Amino acid sequence: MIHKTLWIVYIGSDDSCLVAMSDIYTHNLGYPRIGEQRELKKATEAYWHGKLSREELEATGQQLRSQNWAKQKAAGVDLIPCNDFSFYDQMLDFSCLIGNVPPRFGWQGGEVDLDVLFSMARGSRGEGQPCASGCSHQPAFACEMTKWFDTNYHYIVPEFRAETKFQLVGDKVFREYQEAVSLGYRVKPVLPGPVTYLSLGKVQDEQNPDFDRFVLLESLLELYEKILQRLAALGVEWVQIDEPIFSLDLSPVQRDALLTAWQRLSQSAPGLNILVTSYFGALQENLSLFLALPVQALHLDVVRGEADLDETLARFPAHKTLSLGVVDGRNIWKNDFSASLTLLQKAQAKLGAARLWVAPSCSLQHAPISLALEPKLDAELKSWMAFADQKLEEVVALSGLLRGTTPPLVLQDNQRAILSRRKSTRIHKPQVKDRVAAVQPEDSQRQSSFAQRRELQQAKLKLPEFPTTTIGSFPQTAEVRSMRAKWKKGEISTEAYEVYLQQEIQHCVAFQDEIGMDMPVHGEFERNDMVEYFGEQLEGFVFTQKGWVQSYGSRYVKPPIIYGDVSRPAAMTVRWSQYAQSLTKRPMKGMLTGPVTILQWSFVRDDQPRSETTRQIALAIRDEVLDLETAGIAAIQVDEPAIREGLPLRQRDWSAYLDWAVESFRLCASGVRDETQIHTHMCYSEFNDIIEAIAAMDADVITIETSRSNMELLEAFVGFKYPNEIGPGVYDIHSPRVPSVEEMVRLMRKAESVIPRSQLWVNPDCGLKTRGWEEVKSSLIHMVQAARQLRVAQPISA
Ligand SMILES: CN1c2c(nc(N)[nH]c2=O)NC[C@@H]1CNc1ccc(C(=O)N[C@@H](CCC(=O)N[C@@H](CCC(=O)N[C@@H](CCC(=O)O)C(=O)O)C(=O)O)C(=O)O)cc1
Ligand SMILES: N[C@@H](CCS)C(=O)O
Ligand SMILES: [Zn+2]
Repeated sequence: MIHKTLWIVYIGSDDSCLVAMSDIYTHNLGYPRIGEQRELKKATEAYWHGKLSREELEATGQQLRSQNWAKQKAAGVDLIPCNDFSFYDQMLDFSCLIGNVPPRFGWQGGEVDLDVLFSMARGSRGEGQPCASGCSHQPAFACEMTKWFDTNYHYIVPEFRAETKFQLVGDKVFREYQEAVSLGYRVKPVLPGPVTYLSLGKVQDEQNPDFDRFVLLESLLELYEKILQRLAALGVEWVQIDEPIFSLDLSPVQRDALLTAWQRLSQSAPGLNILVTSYFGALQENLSLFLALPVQALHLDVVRGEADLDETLARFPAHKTLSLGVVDGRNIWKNDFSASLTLLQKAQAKLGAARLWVAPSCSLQHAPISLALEPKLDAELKSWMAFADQKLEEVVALSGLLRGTTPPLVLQDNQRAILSRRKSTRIHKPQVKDRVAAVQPEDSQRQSSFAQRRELQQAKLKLPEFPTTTIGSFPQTAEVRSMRAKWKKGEISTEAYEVYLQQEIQHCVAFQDEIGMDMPVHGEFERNDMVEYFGEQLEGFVFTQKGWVQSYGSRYVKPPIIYGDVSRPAAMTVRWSQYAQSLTKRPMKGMLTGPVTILQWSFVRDDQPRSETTRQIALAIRDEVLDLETAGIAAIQVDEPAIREGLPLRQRDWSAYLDWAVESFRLCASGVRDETQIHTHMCYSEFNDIIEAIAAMDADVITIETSRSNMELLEAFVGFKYPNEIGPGVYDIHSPRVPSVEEMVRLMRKAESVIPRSQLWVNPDCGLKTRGWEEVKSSLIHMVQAARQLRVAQPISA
């Protein structure tokens, strides 16, 4: 570990008088909050289940924050983030800080209670005692949740309406700052930027559906002023305000808003230094605007936005500090110090050392915590990697190398590891590369048109109108997870584990038969995760034991790491689907994860184009699809929930991505006979902008998430006249709430008013793995009843 002395002097006992005597060389934008042993998940879920008190939950939060600050300080980071901790999501925290709570949650003013915050995230069944802020715990559907840019993290979407009034009702950011200072840390509070906050929110106003949310900018800025003034009064030295929307295509309204906002905020709290960050992509035409922001420091992600560096240096305003994000916060590969030093030296030559900070490219919340937690990881592969803690060491080492305080040996060691990976024979497999090279256009083409396939599929499957199905997973109960954990630890035999899985499948299939689910599934009990499970069985992948990353709220994923050429040594799912099919006469749907999603939710190779890796995965999945068909599975779902998330942030890059993404899906799905029905599934997606590509995937059936948005997401399919079959989700699986029959009928009637009933399926929004059996049973019984009512209802002409 590399240390640099940090001189901090306290003047008096007043914590507003923390004075830093040294320059800042390194900083961090955000640290994973989940805890090395997933303490945050365990505590939050225990609290939700009434097994942990509020005080105990708060204490866990406090411990995690203090451990995280301690680790960052020990790594030698000069300026450490605070308010990057959250019990659920940082955007939701901000909504609660400023009292932006939708009326349906019954919040009566005052500080937004943590229970109200959790209700906003998870929906409320209307149970429980009224809480401190007077919230009545009335039944309320959850706020929407969506992808944070092109990551696998999901944020809670702020809602805006004409009547929205912002008020500074919370004090989390102030409390966490004071907490850190009282523990002796030099921290900078982190907040979402005003224009990012407005832009990533959504108008939810039945009376004023066309309400322009930017009307709220003025009052939002007043609130930011108050926040900044209060931070200044507390003695805050630096505040970090994240405006990642700079990496998107900006509308004129957003540009104006950014100008207005930053001109105003830069003057609001004299003495407070503001760092505005942008990350996740190059700024390109937004760079001038970014460089013109009248703040003290700007952060650029030069991992994804290296193209901006020369122009930035040529035009960087005097007296401003530049933070360069050279260490990739979104991947797990060791930083190439030589390449990073080239960028840093260029910047130092132009700006001087005092105006240059070294940082990760973005918050490290997207990276697993530490390689130290991975004793079983292959030593050679491990020597090529860096997780969050190692990334901070890299940041500090790079800064030291730049300034001559780190021994050159550190650079040599780093270069040895980079070279070892580059030259390794474990990465390249000629037969995999040859197979990809031999792919022909006809390999991505079904034999006949959808209309012809449909007839054959109808004859084979004999499904009623409004066929019912689910998305694949059924509850991953504590028992299922515990049996898998025991099996992995060798505490139970493979035979015992598999007998157990068979029992779960039997129970699941019997339930679906009993309620009359038209196309059952086996329940995915054998899977830890829809990506990790496949990665575990494919060559070219490696796994961590503790490499968890927050996906949303208390739900985490352990992304597999793709280090080499990908191939499938043996069938992966066939025996489970075949077994499930043996239990029912109804057509069992086989369940696979698609190539783009496997790519998108893994840590990927950075030594070849993503398209190349995806094609390799597509061929492996194609073999599985064909094996399922041979085993008698008549409908196969290839999930591609991440296809939208993989879309480049800039529209100009979309068509190149969509070409290879769609082609990869088709490559894995097109080998089957016409009568085999191919399904795909997507959730968390805005479909409007990619509807043509979705149609080009040519899946026979697509199931999508639509319930939380009240079928709004279906609009894209309507406008485009989507030709194939669609299952718009009627059951929000992110909420414990059981939807009523009437509600589901209403949603489907809405769908039927715009899409012919002959094209419609009835299904939940997504898999049921996060739900409990009790709610799932009631909800699915309601869903099947809803389908029955729809079948006898007077058709609506679409
Ligand atoms: C559909 N989604 C997914 C995304 N990304 C993925 N990679 N996978 C997805 O499914 N992105 C978008 C959405 C996000 N949604 C979700 C939904 C649900 C989860 C989730 O449930 N995550 C689980 C972890 C899943 C897992 O890997 N489980 C393992 C390990 C279980 C475990 O904790 N074991 C314990 C021991 C238990 C015992 O002894 O009793 C342990 O290891 O300590 C498994 O099942 O084997 C979660 O718990 O958060 C994620 C994203
Ligand atoms: N088949 C998966 C898809 C999730 S996006 C599931 O049901 O969990
Ligand atoms: Zn899904």
